[in-house]
Amino acid sequence: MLDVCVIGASGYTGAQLVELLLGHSEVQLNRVFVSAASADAGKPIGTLHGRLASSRLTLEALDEASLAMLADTMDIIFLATPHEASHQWMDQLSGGKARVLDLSGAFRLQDIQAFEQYYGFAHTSPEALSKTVYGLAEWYPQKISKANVVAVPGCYPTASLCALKPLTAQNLLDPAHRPVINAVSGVSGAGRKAALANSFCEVSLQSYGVLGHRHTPEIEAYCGVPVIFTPHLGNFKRGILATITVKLANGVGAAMLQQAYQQAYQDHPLVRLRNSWPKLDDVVHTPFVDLHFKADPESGYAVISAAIDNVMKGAASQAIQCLNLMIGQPAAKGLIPL
Ligand SMILES: NC(=O)C1=CN([C@@H]2O[C@H](COP(=O)(O)OP(=O)(O)OC[C@H]3O[C@@H](n4cnc5c(N)ncnc54)[C@H](OP(=O)(O)O)[C@@H]3O)[C@@H](O)[C@H]2O)C=CC1
Ligand SMILES: CC(=O)N[C@@H](CCC(=O)OP(=O)(O)O)C(=O)O
Repeated sequence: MLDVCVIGASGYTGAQLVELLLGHSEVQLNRVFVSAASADAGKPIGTLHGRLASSRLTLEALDEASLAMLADTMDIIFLATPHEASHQWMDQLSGGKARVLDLSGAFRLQDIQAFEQYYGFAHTSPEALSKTVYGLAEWYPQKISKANVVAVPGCYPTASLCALKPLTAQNLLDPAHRPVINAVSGVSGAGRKAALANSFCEVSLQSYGVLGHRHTPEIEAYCGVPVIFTPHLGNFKRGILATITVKLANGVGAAMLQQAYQQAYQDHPLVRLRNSWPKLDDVVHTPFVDLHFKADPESGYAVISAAIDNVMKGAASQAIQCLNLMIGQPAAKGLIPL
């Protein structure tokens, strides 16, 4: 059994990770952390997240002095913390025997200038960054299996990349036209802390981050083409629906699309090629990506739709896929019956 811990366990993605790890046969989870100043330190995790009410885990305050101890004693450390905290702690956490999976955006962009532009602070951990692997589980399994540090992708990039990569990997898109991604996310994507803009009476379907969201460079970096990405906040708790319009390269039609998606995902049970347009109810609280697409022979455009649960495939269940790859288990272990 591997010793694992979760830092940031009181948040939405952290608590989801705890739930998945408690049901995973290859690991033991005995320690869960919040920040040193947290008002939740000392509380049983089940008092914050009722679904974990039968767990005996208590949230511990993590002081900086304990980082090196965790790095030396744990096999795997999960960071479900704000970008700034992950950035600040990665050097120490990745300096011992532990392998680290970070759910934040702190180590996803290798371009540190783009990082500073989109995240608003300078990246000062080039060494940890250089050994980080991007954890898009279906696309980089070999690299993930050997990684000491994994940057688990963001929620919108997961939906967008799973939809786009079968096409960009085979050069099926017209390079003169950027893919246009419109995506709607539930409010849990903004995290658990209270904020006026995310409160019940304030949320009304609306775009945000237009032409400047930090997930734009992340999507571009890992599909290799520039995109137009527009996120929207919807008045529901969980899930992302991304609708993507692309211009196909000359001569590419429905049959080639079908072949590209089948080839990409035939050995990946968590990506489901659906016969109808995906809907959130089918994926919420699951580790699946549902995809559907249609090509228009007249215009040469195609529309692809992807649905995921932002807290699961967009964060925690994708982190479990990466864990499985790192420990030589099937990627879907602990997520679906195998
Ligand atoms: N929600 C989502 O759908 C997704 C989120 N992510 C990313 O995952 C990470 C976690 O997100 P999410 O679970 O939504 O966030 P939450 O706000 O729900 O939880 C954040 C957690 O981190 C702890 N924390 C906050 N500040 C610090 C700090 N300075 N040091 C240590 N711990 C701290 C919080 O507890 P406390 O403040 O009490 O210490 C809490 O446990 C973020 O980087 C987010 O961007 C990625 C993909 C999807
Ligand atoms: C609805 C909402 O606010 N969503 C978040 C994205 C959450 C996520 O996956 O992204 P990171 O891990 O990159 O933070 C946002 O747009 O900032």
